[in-house]
Amino acid sequence: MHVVVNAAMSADGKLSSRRREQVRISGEADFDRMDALRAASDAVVVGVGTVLADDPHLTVKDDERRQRRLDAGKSPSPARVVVDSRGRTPTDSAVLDDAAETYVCVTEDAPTENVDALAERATVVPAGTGRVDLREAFAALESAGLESIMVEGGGELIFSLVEADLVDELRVFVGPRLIGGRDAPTVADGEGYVADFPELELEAVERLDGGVVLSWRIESDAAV
Ligand SMILES: NC(=O)C1=CN([C@@H]2O[C@H](COP(=O)(O)OP(=O)(O)OC[C@H]3O[C@@H](n4cnc5c(N)ncnc54)[C@H](OP(=O)(O)O)[C@@H]3O)[C@@H](O)[C@H]2O)C=CC1
Ligand SMILES: Nc1nc(O)c(N)c(N[C@@H]2O[C@H](COP(=O)(O)O)[C@@H](O)[C@H]2O)n1
Repeated sequence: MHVVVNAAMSADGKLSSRRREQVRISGEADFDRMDALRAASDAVVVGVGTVLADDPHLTVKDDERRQRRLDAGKSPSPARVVVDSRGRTPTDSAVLDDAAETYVCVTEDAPTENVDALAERATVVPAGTGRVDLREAFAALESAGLESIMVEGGGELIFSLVEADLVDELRVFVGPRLIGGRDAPTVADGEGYVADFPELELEAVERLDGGVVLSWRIESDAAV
């Protein structure tokens, strides 16, 4: 399995404002780069915080890319995955429509009524208790044939994935605006580190949309 995190942040490192509503940070070219990465992936992953805040669709937007996937015997868009301990994903969410296959990773103690409602529209993957056990969930996704994984956010999920040693690459578009706010989400939220900070190796720098795309490799100790 290969896991790439792709996100867009302001020049001061925020994914969104303190209201946690979707903020357009990328320009046309960066959204197109993101679409190409989606098209090259087997699955696109988000946390339930992002579903509740943004109601994303997570599909490939470009017709030619969708056609190329079809020509290769794939679905037009990759699978969508929501990490959602208690099954809070609303049943009318865009990720649960029939435009692509969807997996919802929940915990074994998620409320039955939520799990049953989700199971009508998605494949439910139970993993762990309390909070989704990401290593167990990603191993289940790999067993389902999902090898090439793109993670779009948000900051809580990204931090946990790095902490679980599941991330191979981090690609961040740094856009030309400031958002500010001590409570605004960043690329890596969660508890944060106080020591043994994960080391990143800079692989590429590209100017785009008045900002820059930074591509980092993360040293990973464990394989799924
Ligand atoms: N600019 C960009 O590129 C992007 C920006 N965003 C922005 O990010 C914000 C949302 O991010 P955020 O609030 O951090 O939410 P996330 O999307 O990261 O979802 C976090 C939630 O996932 C659930 N979860 C389940 N298991 C785990 C686990 N093991 N580790 C971490 N989370 C787990 C938790 O909820 P529970 O316990 O209930 O399961 C948690 O609160 C929005 O403002 C959105 O607009 C999002 C994506 C891209
Ligand atoms: N890469 C990127 N740049 C931004 O400026 C953004 N606001 C986001 N947000 C994420 O984009 C996804 C939207 O998906 P759909 O267009 O609905 O398919 C979703 O993951 C947002 O959180 N990303």
